[in-house]
Parts: sequence; structure tokens; C-alpha cells
Amino acid sequence: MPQVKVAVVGAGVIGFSSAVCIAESLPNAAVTIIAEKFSPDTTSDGAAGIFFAAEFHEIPVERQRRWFKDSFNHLLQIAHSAQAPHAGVMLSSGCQIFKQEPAVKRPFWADLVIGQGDMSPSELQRFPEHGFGQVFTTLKCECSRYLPWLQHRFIKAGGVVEQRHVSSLNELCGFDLIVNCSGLGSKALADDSAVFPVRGQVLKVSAPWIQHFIRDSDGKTYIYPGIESVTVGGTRQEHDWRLDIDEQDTTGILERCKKLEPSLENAVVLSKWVGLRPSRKCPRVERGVMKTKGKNIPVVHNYGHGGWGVTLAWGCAVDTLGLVTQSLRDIRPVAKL
Ligand SMILES: Cc1cc2nc3c(=O)[nH]c(=O)nc-3n(C[C@H](O)[C@H](O)[C@H](O)COP(=O)(O)OP(=O)(O)OC[C@H]3O[C@@H](n4cnc5c(N)ncnc54)[C@H](O)[C@@H]3O)c2cc1C
Ligand SMILES: O=C(O)CCC(=O)C(=O)O
Repeated sequence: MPQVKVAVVGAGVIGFSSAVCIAESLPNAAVTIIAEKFSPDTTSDGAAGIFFAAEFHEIPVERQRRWFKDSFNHLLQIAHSAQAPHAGVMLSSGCQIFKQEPAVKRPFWADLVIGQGDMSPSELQRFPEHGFGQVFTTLKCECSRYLPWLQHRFIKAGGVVEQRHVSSLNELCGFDLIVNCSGLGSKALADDSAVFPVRGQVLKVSAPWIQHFIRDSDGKTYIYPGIESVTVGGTRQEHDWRLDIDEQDTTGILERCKKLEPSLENAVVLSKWVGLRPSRKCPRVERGVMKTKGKNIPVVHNYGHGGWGVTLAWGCAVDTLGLVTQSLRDIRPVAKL
């Protein structure tokens, strides 16, 4: 019989990863995921889902390496299994190109992906405006498949799913512990003014001959072949809440991407999409407490992953599980978890 009631707010890649980790690891926790939007309507659903990350300067790099490594190794196992197409996970090889050689040539995750190395001058000839590049094989996780797959796993582990808007975490005072994975919603739910949107527009095109990804290091031009289509992007517009398609952005994306991959001239545009990255100076993965109706309810926050939520989701979920376990030990020291 479950002894502790846990609410996870948010059904994007951060919420579902956390909920699955908790439900599968703590058999005595009854876990309910509560969210306004589920797949296919979350921000996570539209992400290209490439495993890549920028460094957050306020978080120890070792912690970020652990997030990346835990995520990468977990999804690599899925990529090498028969579950891969169902989960939307695949290996993806390609290059990141730079106008000039960067000051930091090796990102913190360089040795955690596969076969990272510098491009040779002859490989770079394809990109006359770029003077430096790196090739590597990483993962791509398409959340429009991954989220339903995680939901299935969550329900199999005894999890319960509830669709509704939460106006305040106080509404959840019937639970013993709350895990807040509400992304941009944390601006209101956690009263966190540091959370802001970074608007991103991408297109999905049909171009099955494109097999390798290309990313300009400015983060605004990328071509990511996926399971059924190629994602081309993008934009990074800070504090921009517009969710409608901007046709000027569409034109700019196609022009920039065709400069890197001229054969896109023959691609057919299948769809256009805008998402708001739940951004913050750095993600918040930490314990807090909510005082309500004379009770202290532990809250574990896991939000604010900006443009890297798919990449960091499993690693942050493992950290979240650790924080949940510590919090439950504080409130139920003798209970079996
Ligand atoms: C164009 C674009 C491309 C991207 N590409 C990549 C990529 O290639 N690789 C990568 O790693 N990342 C990428 N990202 C970033 C990634 O999409 C995000 O970091 C990730 O989706 C964040 O996940 P999340 O679960 O925190 O948020 P979301 O997916 O936004 O989920 C938030 C959840 O919280 C719920 N919620 C919020 N407020 C409330 C409330 N008050 N009541 C109830 N429910 C609430 C929502 O309904 C939703 O279920 C991209 C983003 C964009 C926009
Ligand atoms: O930046 C990238 O290369 C991948 C896409 C992404 O993470 C984003 O647009 O947020």
C-alpha cells in the first residue's frame, strides 16, 4: 500500500522523466502527474531533441556533466534497443561549424558524446564562411514519440495522470510532496521572476536525402534530420511571448539553412512551429518548502532548462529523485520507501 502521495506538476520532458524515475524507484510512493497540457501540446513536443548543451556558469560543471552523462547513457541504451523507434530515440551524426576557431574548443560534454573531433580543411571546404568545425555522433530524442512512451511507462509503474490547470501549488496541499516541473509556468507557480521565454521557431521539411546534422555555433541556424522529417531552424528571441508563426522568421530560417545545405532548395515544407523555451540564468533543481494550512510540504523544483531540456531531462530527473528521497526521509524517517 503506497504510503506517500507525490504530485508532479508538468507533463513535458522534465515532468515525465521525473515522474517515471520516482514511480519506478519508490514503490511506496503514489505518484500523480498533473498538467494543463500533455503531448502533443507541450513545448517539449516541438523540440528537435538533439543532445547538445551550452554551459550554465552558475552551476558546477561537474553537476552539468553528470546530468548530460546520465541522460546520454540512459537514452543510448534505448537507442540500441528495439524500443528505439517507439521511444523516438536515434543516434545522429553531423557537425557544428564556427565562423572562427572558438576560445573554448571542447564543450564540457565533448568526451561524453561519440567520436568528437575537429573537421579537416577539406571537410570544411563545404562551408566557405566557416573556419573551424567539429564532427560528432550524439542522440536525438523526438518528444512527440518519447512523451507518450514515457506516459505508458509511468502508468505501468502505477502512476496516475490528471489534466488541469494549477493556479497555485497550495491547491496541492493534500499531497505529502510536490515536484514542480512546470517550465515557464514556474514564473507564476514558484513566483520566480528569473524565468523568461526564449522564443524559437522551426520548420519540419521533407528532405530524406539529408542524413547528417549541421549546426552553426551561433545556435540560430541548424538542420537536424529526424525519424520522419528534417527540423530546420531557428530563432532565439528573448522575452518574446509570441506563439504565432512569423513569416519573416520562416524566410530567414530557409535562407540561412540553404546557405549551409543548398539541396534544401528541393525540400517540401511540412509544418511550422513555435515554442517558448523555459529559460533562466540556470536551471533550478533544488529542494524548497511550501508552508500552507499549518503544514510544511516539501517541494522539489526542476525547471528552467532553456534550450537544453530534452538533453538534460533524465540526468535532472535522477537528481530530482535523490532530492525527493531526502525530503521523504525528513518527513517519514522510519517509512519504507
Ligand atoms: C524551437 C525549439 C527547439 C528546441 N530544441 C531542443 C533540442 O534540440 N534539444 C534540447 O535539449 N532542447 C531543445 N529545446 C528546449 C526544450 O524544448 C525545453 O528545454 C524542454 O521542452 C523543457 O521541458 P519542460 O518539461 O520543462 O517544459 P514543457 O515542455 O513546456 O512542459 C511544461 C509542463 O508544465 C505544465 N504547466 C505549466 N504551468 C502549469 C500550470 N499552472 N498548471 C498545470 N500545468 C502547468 C504544462 O502544461 C506542461 O505540461 C527546444 C526548444 C524550442 C522552443
Ligand atoms: O540549439 C540547437 O542546436 C538545438 C536546438 C535547440 O536546442 C534549440 O533551438 O533550443
